[in-house]
Amino acid sequence: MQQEPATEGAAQREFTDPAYVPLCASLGEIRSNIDRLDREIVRLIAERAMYVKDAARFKRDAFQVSAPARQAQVFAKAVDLARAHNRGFENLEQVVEQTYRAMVAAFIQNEQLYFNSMTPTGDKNDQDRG
Ligand SMILES: C=C(O[C@@H]1C=C(C(=O)O)C=C[C@H]1O)C(=O)O
Repeated sequence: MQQEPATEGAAQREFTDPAYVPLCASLGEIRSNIDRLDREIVRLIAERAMYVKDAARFKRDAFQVSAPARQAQVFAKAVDLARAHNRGFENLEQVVEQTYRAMVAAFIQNEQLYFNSMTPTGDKNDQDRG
């Protein structure tokens, strides 16, 4: 029968790299740290969400909601930051890029829903802008 890993008790495997320094004494301690970080991450995502919502006010159509050039900038910046912050996780840049692509796609879907529900301001300079 398949069983979830025990949260207390000794390690079952070890890294072959002799320089590897374990962070925690148990899986329970690891999960407490992950839970602590998730509370921060989700708080920040919630804060980010309100700026995405506000961005809808400045868009004219679905292409502008999607803003592919800005998306590319956001993904490149996230990968650069992952590289700068990496403390020794082999594929961190890929994990961060995939995470950002999924998160931004979900944000755009919802920005589009807000956009659809909004009324134009009637800005007279609207036609002049690129
Ligand atoms: C928030 C914006 O709208 C969208 C959402 C983005 C994001 O979540 O970072 C980036 C570009 C757009 O796809 C924006 O245009 O800046």
